[in-house]
Amino acid sequence: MISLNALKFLKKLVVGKGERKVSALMESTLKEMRNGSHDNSVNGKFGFGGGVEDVYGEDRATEDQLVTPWTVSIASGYTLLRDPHHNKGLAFTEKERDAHYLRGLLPPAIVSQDLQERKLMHSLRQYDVPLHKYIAMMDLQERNERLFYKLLIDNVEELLPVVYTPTVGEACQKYGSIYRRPQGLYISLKEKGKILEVLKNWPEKSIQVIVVTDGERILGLGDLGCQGMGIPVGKLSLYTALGGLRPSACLPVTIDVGTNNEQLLNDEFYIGLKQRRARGQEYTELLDEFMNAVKQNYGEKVLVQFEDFANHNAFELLSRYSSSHLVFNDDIQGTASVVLAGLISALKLVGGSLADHTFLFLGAGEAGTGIAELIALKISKQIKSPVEEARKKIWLVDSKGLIVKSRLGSLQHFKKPWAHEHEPVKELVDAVKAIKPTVLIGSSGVGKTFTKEVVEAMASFNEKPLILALSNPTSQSECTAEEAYKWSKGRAIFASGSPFDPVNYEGKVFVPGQANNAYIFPGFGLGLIISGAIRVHDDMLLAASEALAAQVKQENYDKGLIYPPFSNIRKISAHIAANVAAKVYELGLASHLPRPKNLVKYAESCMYSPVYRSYR
Ligand SMILES: O=C([O-])CC(=O)C(=O)O
Ligand SMILES: [Mg+2]
Repeated sequence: MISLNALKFLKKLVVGKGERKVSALMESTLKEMRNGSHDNSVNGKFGFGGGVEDVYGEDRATEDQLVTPWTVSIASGYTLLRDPHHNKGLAFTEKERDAHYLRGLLPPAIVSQDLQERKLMHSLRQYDVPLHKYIAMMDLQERNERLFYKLLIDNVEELLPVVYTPTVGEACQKYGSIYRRPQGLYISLKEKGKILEVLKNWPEKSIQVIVVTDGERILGLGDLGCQGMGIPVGKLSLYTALGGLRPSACLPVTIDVGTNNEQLLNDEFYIGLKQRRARGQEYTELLDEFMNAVKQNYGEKVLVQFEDFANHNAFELLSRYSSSHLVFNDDIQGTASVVLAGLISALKLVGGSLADHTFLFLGAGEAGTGIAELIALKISKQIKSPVEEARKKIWLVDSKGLIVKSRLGSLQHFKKPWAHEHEPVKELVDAVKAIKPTVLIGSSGVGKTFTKEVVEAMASFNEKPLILALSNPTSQSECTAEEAYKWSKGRAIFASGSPFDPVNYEGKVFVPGQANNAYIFPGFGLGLIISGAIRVHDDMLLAASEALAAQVKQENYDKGLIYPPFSNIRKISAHIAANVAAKVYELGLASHLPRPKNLVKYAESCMYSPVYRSYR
């Protein structure tokens, strides 16, 4: 059997410098490899590996790629500088400049990746407007992918708010105006009947994670239609930076079935279909075709993460595909897992067990009911009683008031389990006074709803009220960190979905935590992928929560934090991945056998590194 290196050498000989078709000789060799012992892990373990590569190799020239229906282009010279996957800018060495026809195309200076990083961080810090920083980062991603990830990984606390929440929200609102190049696949109603072909147009073939949205509920900003693309792009950047998945294994997808956002429909710069949203059968058929095409094209181990769908579709899609595909809804399950981790960790500060607490939610959509359900599952396991019993400690308020038995007839199905016996209560503040929760969680997507009166009420019967303002972006946060500390006279334990700066209250500095699913999904996905999971199970979410909570250190608690800092996120993700993978193996849902002994070490060894490679 011919080795892969020999094959790459052959390919160089055959294909040469230009843009040519892959030869029949190579086709047959590849066929032989596919039928023989070759395991498709071209770059080592599941394609994560590292080392010295020739410019044609790395994680692009997989055998799959060589049999695409279109021409394989090989980068060299000017094309190499224009290829973001391989471009190193001024970091190309003298030898590389000679070997790859770069002489004269670059100024003479040769700089290290570290110096490039310092220069870029310096120029990013000159921008005052967050959206300008976002655009600069997107430009970098389009120009030099490894440098983009190096910046993001090394400066995660500074750059997360730039490429992700909250700035990504504004980017989506203005996506039509700032659109430069496609960063993911757009699948609209026009592609109905052709989705498999559309998937084949994407240049990367070994996809491991897809993040898909239909743009109907982008953060707490509502229906942004096709411009929701910023969300899958941002989430997948985090999959790589925080969870260590290869960028080429990540596919952002936006399903465009129209938008009901009048402003966008009347906006000449809008990039999506100018029609109202398709519903019912037309919608279902498109999603069905997409999910089937995904399985057909990438196999059953590709993870599909649903993101920012409106409630009605989010629950429906998750239940429809969870028994046939590897699917995960970040807003229902990822948010639930991160909040549960925060609660487990907060017990060290507030005392008692989960079952000793009373929970009140404002918001009974995907996030609210998802979190409530996972808390109930955890409590039911702890007190060894049915989940129905555990639910009694959890109360939800929606736009019509407290969810109570007398409303059962008119409630959507996902709210029904939370209808407890109680007289009707309309306002949140009255619900707080009546239920006397120890934990208040905001997940309604509506900002400024935790008023002074609400926070004061929480502080009147709790020594340390636990207040989580989860809605995103910052404009939709139920209250600010400063308000929570001020109105509770410095007693609240506070975390929020979007980041807030530390607050100085009467001489003491309080550091708010960020209860954002970004802590969970990258490590969770990594755990599924390294174990070759074929289905997601709720126990895996619990495993992720426990792993995250275990990463909070005394020095974090001392500052009032219930989450570890993001600066350690890669290590945290490895622990989450290991705990999730362990559960996948335990449940018999793993397809990568045998189980590695040390799963943390294994997860770490699988992670993508953004350090430049040497090109022969
Ligand atoms: O994107 C985020 O920051 C968290 C999230 O999933 C959402 O708010 O929908
Ligand atoms: Mg989301």
